[in-house]
Amino acid sequence: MAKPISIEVWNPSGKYRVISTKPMPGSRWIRLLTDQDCRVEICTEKKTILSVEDILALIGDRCDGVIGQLTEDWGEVLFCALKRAGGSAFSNMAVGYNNVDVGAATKYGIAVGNTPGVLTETTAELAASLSLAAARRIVEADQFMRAGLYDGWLPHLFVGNLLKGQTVGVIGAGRIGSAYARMMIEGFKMNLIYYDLYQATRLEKFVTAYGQFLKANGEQPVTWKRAATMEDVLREADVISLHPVLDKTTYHLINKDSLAIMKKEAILVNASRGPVIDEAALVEHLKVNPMFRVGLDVFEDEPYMKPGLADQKNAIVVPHIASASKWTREGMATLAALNVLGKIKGYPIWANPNNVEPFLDETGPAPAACPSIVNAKQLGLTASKL
Ligand SMILES: NC(=O)c1ccc[n+]([C@@H]2O[C@H](COP(=O)([O-])OP(=O)(O)OC[C@H]3O[C@@H](n4cnc5c(N)ncnc54)[C@H](O)[C@@H]3O)[C@@H](O)[C@H]2O)c1
Ligand SMILES: O=C(O)[C@H](O)CO
Repeated sequence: MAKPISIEVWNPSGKYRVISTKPMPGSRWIRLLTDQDCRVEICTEKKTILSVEDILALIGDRCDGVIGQLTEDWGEVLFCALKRAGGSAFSNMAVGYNNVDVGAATKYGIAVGNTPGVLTETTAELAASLSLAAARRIVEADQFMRAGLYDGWLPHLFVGNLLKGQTVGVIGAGRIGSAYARMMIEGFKMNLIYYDLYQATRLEKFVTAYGQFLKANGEQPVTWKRAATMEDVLREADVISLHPVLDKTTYHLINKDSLAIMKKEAILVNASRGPVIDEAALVEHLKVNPMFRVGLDVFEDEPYMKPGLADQKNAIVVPHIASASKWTREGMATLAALNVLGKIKGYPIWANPNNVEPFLDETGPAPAACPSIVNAKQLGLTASKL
């Protein structure tokens, strides 16, 4: 018999049964659900990553909607079980949804929500932090101090890269990639080269205007270039940050061959998804190119790192914390809960998932809409006129 799963229950007499596979930050998301007649069950199991069997046990015989996490495998088995239990809504508490088989959800008529926008700046700030930490060798220097090795200033001690006037390369100039680019350009006066399937018009206009501002103030203007190929970015940029979605076009986008065309002293940052980089090839590259540095928030086989990565001084590694600011994580929980609530209540789909601010305003009621449903079109769900 399956082991019982520990849960915390809010509003036990609520009409709609909504499950969250993890406790989530803040309490507004719980209030938004319980105020609308939902019984909220939060899984409090100590295990970090729930298995499909664990989630099946949580769904049980009756469940209207589930808020899940990017570590879970949301495929045919779970969507079939959710449908059988009378459910119609699922939301990842994440913008990325490569852990979700959207086709399977659609087949069972289940809406799939995600949480765009609220994590854009927070994630970009972490990518910028990794870029700076790598450029100025901050983690190595910190370890050196703590080891008691500092015995006085030296001309060669932890010499790194000056960012000003260098070129920042962005692969995937969507919401987060563009926010990161703006930070590096405005903050450090770097020039931009980017590669995306689509033109990042707003970003281009920003760099042009900022360049004109600098020129008018007697400074060297910053410039931008949209690269025809990703390889052009890899060849030209001094700092490269990866921000595409993970799909079959971006799996191992950075591999042995692409690493080989990057500058020997380049900095590579990844706060998108681990499998965008062939991590074993990266470890080999780091070993033979000591001045090449990486800042990684995500890993190919999370929570594990490929053998040898942790031994590399030229790698900075953090545990998938790019969206980890209080405001963002509470906002992600709110958006995920409202996606599920909105579908259960039959609300329309918010017309602009890039502008989710009205859902995050704690002073007023949340709009009666689902903030972001990725398979809305396939399910024929109507858009909000709000
Ligand atoms: N590390 C974290 O904690 C964290 C936090 C938030 C988001 N993410 C990841 O970042 C991703 C991007 O988020 P976003 O909100 O900026 O999404 P977005 O959709 O706004 O941007 C993704 C961009 O990637 C581009 N793209 C797609 N395929 C490409 C390809 N083959 N080559 C180049 N560009 C390509 C798209 O055109 C789009 O502009 C998410 O899907 C998620 O996986 C990670
Ligand atoms: O996709 C996402 O949202 C992140 O990986 C977690 O914030």
